Amino acid sequence: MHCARFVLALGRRDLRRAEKSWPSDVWKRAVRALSTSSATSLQEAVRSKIEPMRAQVHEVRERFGEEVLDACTVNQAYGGMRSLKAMVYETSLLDPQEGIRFRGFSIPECQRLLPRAKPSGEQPLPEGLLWLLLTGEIPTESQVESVCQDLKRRAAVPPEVLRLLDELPHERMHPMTQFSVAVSLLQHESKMAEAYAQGAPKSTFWEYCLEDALTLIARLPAVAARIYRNTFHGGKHVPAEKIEKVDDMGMRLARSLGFELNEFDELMRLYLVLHADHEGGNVSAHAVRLVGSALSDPYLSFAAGLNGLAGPLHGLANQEVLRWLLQMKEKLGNRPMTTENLRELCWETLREGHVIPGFGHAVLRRTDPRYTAQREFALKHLPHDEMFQLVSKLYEVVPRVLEEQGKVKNPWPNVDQHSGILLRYYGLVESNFYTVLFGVSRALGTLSSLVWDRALGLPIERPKSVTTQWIREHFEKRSVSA
Ligand SMILES: CC(=O)SCCNC(=O)CCNC(=O)[C@H](O)C(C)(C)COP(=O)(O)OP(=O)(O)OC[C@H]1O[C@@H](n2cnc3c(N)ncnc32)[C@H](O)[C@@H]1OP(=O)(O)O
Ligand SMILES: O=C([O-])CC(=O)C(=O)O
Repeated sequence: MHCARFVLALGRRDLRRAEKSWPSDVWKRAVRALSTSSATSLQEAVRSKIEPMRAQVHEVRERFGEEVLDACTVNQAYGGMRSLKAMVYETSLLDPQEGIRFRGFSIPECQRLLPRAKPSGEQPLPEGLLWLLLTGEIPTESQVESVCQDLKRRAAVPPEVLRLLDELPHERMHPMTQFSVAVSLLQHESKMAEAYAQGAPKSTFWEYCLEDALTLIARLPAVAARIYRNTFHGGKHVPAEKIEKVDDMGMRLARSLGFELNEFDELMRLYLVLHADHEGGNVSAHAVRLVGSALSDPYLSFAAGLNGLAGPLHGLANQEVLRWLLQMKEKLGNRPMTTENLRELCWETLREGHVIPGFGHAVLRRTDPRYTAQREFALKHLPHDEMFQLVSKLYEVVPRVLEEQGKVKNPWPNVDQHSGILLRYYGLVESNFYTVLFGVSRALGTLSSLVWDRALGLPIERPKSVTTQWIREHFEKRSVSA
């Protein structure tokens, strides 16, 4: 049964190739996660998972509810709660050495296992990742097709929202601000807000949350494209007829932005998959969870996540990276891209008191596998691009500089170091826009997780805070009584 579904999901040729080359643990995990439900829609598949998952959580809480998961030191309380295990988030898990796993699958595994665009796509379809994130199962091709059709059906943005977006002061307003406004403008259609107002029982909130999540995800490519074309192309939009027939989200995003190359469609699919989720503690995911815990609907919650993503230490770093790389090229002038010259310019950034964007991470302690996946794309499609060569050379230089500086816990590059030069190569040169693309992708993970927050009935978040005086008195009292 499982194997038959696997054949369906991968195609016979891929299966044969996979059997020969895959480590057996990957093979076993893949077979275990194959879609076993005969669900023909994502909604049906999620529904079938809810009761078993509620039972699992109940059992875990019964058995281990009073165990200590972690202890919080004073330094952690002051230090952004770094590495404190204090939340549960099901859709992905980050290992400091290995990087992200989406429902247990690493990025290369997702690239192998998730269905691709027909006839010759090489990157996984984001709709397949959405199925995986929401259900924990590797979907079949026909299940992914059902998500593609569902999102396509929901993709049109209400004209009154488009009109309001057209009125924003595009030259002065950052695209991320426009994006956050756009998501808030879409909120008036929230099914979850409506159901709550009509007194729907708590046990059903997840259904409305899923409904909102799918509609919002479906509309984000058109919203992003509206912002892009308004801000950088004088409000000249791609005609709707050109988009209507497009079947998948990655290609719809590419085409709505105004890009026609198949390779760029593939880049968008990869981009949407890579940036989707990074466990629960990062600023955008945590903001979505926190705001959602007040039963704010998915639109309000996701707008909060976007506002966090727009910070330069988080998603905005991709914009900062491209600017920094271009500045570096300008400063180099006619000098060659040698280790010594690049080293000097990196130190200049540090001496000015700035961070080197695209390097370091709060959790990762090795090169981000999302960086590696983008590097592989670049090696295949743009190996001679000058900016790619600069990024490659910096891989040899920056970690050493950061190690010499002696402050950072992780000197290696993160996802944001690589994305800008790929976009720029294909003509998407407006770096102010890059974080909007990140946000379109981040909806897949954070909204999937939000659906599960409601399905599991998680309560309002409300950790206890204390003051510096409280800490002093608490520990002084303790040492006197000891
Ligand atoms: C999608 C993403 O969000 S990925 C991250 C994107 N952000 C960036 O690329 C910005 C550059 N990087 C950074 O600022 C940081 O590495 C972060 C924000 C990602 C992680 O921050 P932290 O967990 O606090 O990092 P860490 O514990 O290593 O920081 C220790 C010190 O090193 C500094 N540091 C960390 N990374 C860098 C860097 N790339 N360049 C220079 N200094 C750095 C920190 O600012 C801190 O200095 P301080 O003690 O004077 O305040
Ligand atoms: O995990 C983090 O803190 C930041 C990050 O890389 C992401 O959210 O993608």
